[in-house]
Amino acid sequence: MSWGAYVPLAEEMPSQVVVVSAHSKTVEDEYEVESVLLEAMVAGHSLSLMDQQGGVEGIALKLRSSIDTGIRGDKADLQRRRCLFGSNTYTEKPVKGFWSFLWDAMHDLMLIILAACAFMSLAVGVSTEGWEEGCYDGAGIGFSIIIVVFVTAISDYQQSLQFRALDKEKKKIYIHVIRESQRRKVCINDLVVGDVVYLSTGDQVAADGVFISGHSLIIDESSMTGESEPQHINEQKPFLLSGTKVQDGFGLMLVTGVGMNTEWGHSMAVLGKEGDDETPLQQKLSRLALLIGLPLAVTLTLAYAMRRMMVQKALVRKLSACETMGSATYICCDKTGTLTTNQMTVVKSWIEGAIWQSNGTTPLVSFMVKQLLLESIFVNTAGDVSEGKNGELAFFGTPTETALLKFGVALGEFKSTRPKTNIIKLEPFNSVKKKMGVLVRSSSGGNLRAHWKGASEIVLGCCASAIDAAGSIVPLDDSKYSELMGVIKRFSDDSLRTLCLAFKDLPSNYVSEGPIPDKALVCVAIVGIKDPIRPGVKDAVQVCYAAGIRVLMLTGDNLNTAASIARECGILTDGDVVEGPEFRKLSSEELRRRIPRLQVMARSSPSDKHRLVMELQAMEEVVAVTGDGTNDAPALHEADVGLAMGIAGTEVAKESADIVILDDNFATIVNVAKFGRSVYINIQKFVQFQLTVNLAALVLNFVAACITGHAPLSTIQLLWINLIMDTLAALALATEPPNDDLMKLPPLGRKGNFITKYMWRNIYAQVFYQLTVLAILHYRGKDILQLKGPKYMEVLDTMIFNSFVFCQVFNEFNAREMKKLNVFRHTFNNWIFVMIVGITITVQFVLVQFLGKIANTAALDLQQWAITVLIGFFSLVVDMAAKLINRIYARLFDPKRDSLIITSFLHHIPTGAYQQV
Ligand SMILES: Nc1ncnc2c1ncn2[C@@H]1O[C@H](COP(=O)(O)OP(=O)(O)OP(=O)(O)O)[C@@H](O)[C@H]1O
Ligand SMILES: [Ca+2]
Repeated sequence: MSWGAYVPLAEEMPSQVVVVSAHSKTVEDEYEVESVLLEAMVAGHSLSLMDQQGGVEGIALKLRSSIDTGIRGDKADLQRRRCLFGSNTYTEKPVKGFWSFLWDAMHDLMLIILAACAFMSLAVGVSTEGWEEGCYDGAGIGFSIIIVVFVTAISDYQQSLQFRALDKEKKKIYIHVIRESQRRKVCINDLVVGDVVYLSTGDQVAADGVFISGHSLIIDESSMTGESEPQHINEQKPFLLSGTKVQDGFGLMLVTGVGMNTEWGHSMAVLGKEGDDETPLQQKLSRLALLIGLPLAVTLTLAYAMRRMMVQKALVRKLSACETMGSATYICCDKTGTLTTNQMTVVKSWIEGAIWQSNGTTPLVSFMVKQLLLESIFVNTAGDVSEGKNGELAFFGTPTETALLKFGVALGEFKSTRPKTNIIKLEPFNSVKKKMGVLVRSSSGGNLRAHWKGASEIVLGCCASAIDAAGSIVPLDDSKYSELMGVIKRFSDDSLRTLCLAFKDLPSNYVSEGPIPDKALVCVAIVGIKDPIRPGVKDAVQVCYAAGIRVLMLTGDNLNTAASIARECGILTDGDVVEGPEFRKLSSEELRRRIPRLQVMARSSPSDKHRLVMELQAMEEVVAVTGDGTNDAPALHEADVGLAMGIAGTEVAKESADIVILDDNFATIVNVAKFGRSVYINIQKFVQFQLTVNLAALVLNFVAACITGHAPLSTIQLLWINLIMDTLAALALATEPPNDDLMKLPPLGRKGNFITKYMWRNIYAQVFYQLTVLAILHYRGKDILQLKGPKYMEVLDTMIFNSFVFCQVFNEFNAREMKKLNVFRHTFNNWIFVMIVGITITVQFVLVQFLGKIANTAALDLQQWAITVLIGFFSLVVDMAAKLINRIYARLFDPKRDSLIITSFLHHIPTGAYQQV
């Protein structure tokens, strides 16, 4: 029944449910059922309530919708529905303001201890020296605390804003609805009560509703009810809950509840879900209070990488995935949609013994075969064609389906085909069976007929005959069979995805019980579908190989098609190709023996993909998996890093993934690996810098205090160096952008040490240099520098302090490159780094020259400044020398030596072991 034709009848109205909107009281604008009642019906799974309302059709009418044509869907209509039944949005938790982050940052144990120190030194200072002179130490410490608290709070606050932005992005999910007889794509937030929604495999059920029609619709309710057994939804069990997922099949649903009026909305209100995810590296390091700035550095680095990755079209759902991706040794990649564009077109076909190419000509086929094909294409499909107001056609469904539909439209009249046939049973496509079938009765009262389509060699294997050049059905004997297998091979060698279409007429006394018959079919056509390779894929694959990351193609497609595309992408070189059925027979040992040579797995099922990932992990590999379909979800979930496609990907795939690739491009995945590596390396850079500062300061003060009873660096100076300079350095080094060289190194895998021998070499060289120079200054400085006057001690200590700080400033440059000599490369690509070095130098200048009382310094003259800066500058030379000596030594003696330097101090932090939180 169409919208316009609907006139509410008074008798139809049940007495207890009349809702009249406050501002529109005309009969026409009324809905005849209350949302409370609909809610109770769905929540209680009450079939009796549903019957009272006249079943799904009755409810649709009362909601001024129709199960055939949907709602009217104009602005006013949508507005009214939202006004009465609510909109499909959820109340969000109130934003945590900056002040609460500030409050949280103050609860750091270390800072509380410092605050106590500040208070005590203030008390002691003031009581012994009076306010004027005695407040500086305490005030200095207090000031340092304030700076650290602010930096921490700002960084946490910014990160929370970023998570909000991500959350918003995550919620941009689109689905198909029928409005005004047209199929339309809308955002799930725009759904209203009364909408008729399409559901297909992998979709999220975005509102509460009731089943209208569909086939083999199976829903995974585990996220809502905790029920792990998938639920079959049909006329007898018609209730669908928001927040659940379509596991298989497809159907139509009438929306009865949206947003906060759904079951999901209620539980959201109770839980107020929040994504608080600390990465394993963070967890490990935060326990390690040795280095104060370290947790901050990790947060900053990850947050920065996350923001930059977003710009490059990768949405990071789990922070830990950044780090892990940096150590990936394998990328298991599905073909369709990742390596290829997923824009499919039928370019070749075999019909009635002839091969047709799509160079403008449509296959000329006999009337009978054409009718058969049209019925097969337009009825045996999960897709749809609809005609817009101006006669333009819109195609819906998976790319494979739409390619076939377009082929069908080119072949002949489509509008008359569908209404004439009556679908009795339908078996939707899935990746395990790799075929789809329907059982139909034509409206002309004919017999039953089964149509099948699917993976060509599988469907052909079910055929007993085929239609020959004369248009007659001939038995599929050995020679005919090998002729058709030859056609499939020819198509797939051209990288085409092949499908076989077949049918079977059933005897007039056939009773439709049990599954749709799929034996002794008649092969009608074989089609070859082109799916062009994405530009840039080949280069990206090469980058992976250069970076020591192996790329495996796991696809549901035919062996030849897969091999041919893999060759074009540069994935298949001289390695092996295996087919799902053969793979399943291999034992674990056999498989592990074969894996190192494996490059392509064809005709794989979801469980094959999953098993391969598990075997790789058992071999200590760090595995990244990419995928778009529901069939990829198990593997995505199992992987160390799961990457789902943002455009072609189903909601189920995205939910199982750690990172969503918004542009579906393989090249973006490689970029993610690059960022992952830079995250890891940036943290290493910071650790190298910080260990140097800490070791040098500690030893300097300790040794000097033991020997002379006088520590050259005062508390405030130590705080400035250890707390503030460190925090700033964390920011400077965390924001180092990745460079292409990162992808020329082998991956870290599971085994790498966090602090490498190169880092220790650099640290030792610097600490040695700094201690030597500062010790000389401390003991012999007075004579060497010919310091005189009553204040010479203060001046000397200030010079030591200033030299020390400048050593760190130059060492911040050293930290940028662990092995290369040129530490200034690309410095100006990172303006934050430059700015922070600038700030550090300025603050140091002000401290020394003007804030002597707080910093316990004496102003230096120009010459003294020059000497101290020069001492700092020499750090660069020392770093270079250490790197050079190392190179010469390595070349002269042992190119493979690797255990000379102590490898772990902070415990080993095995990189790949950071599984998802
Ligand atoms: N709608 C469909 N109906 C019938 N058969 C189909 C349909 N879509 C795909 N096929 C067949 O199933 C095979 C692909 O199966 P599957 O879904 O496992 O792979 P995929 O996810 O599309 O590919 P990849 O794993 O490379 O991303 C195709 O080769 C094709 O022959
Ligand atoms: Ca896929």
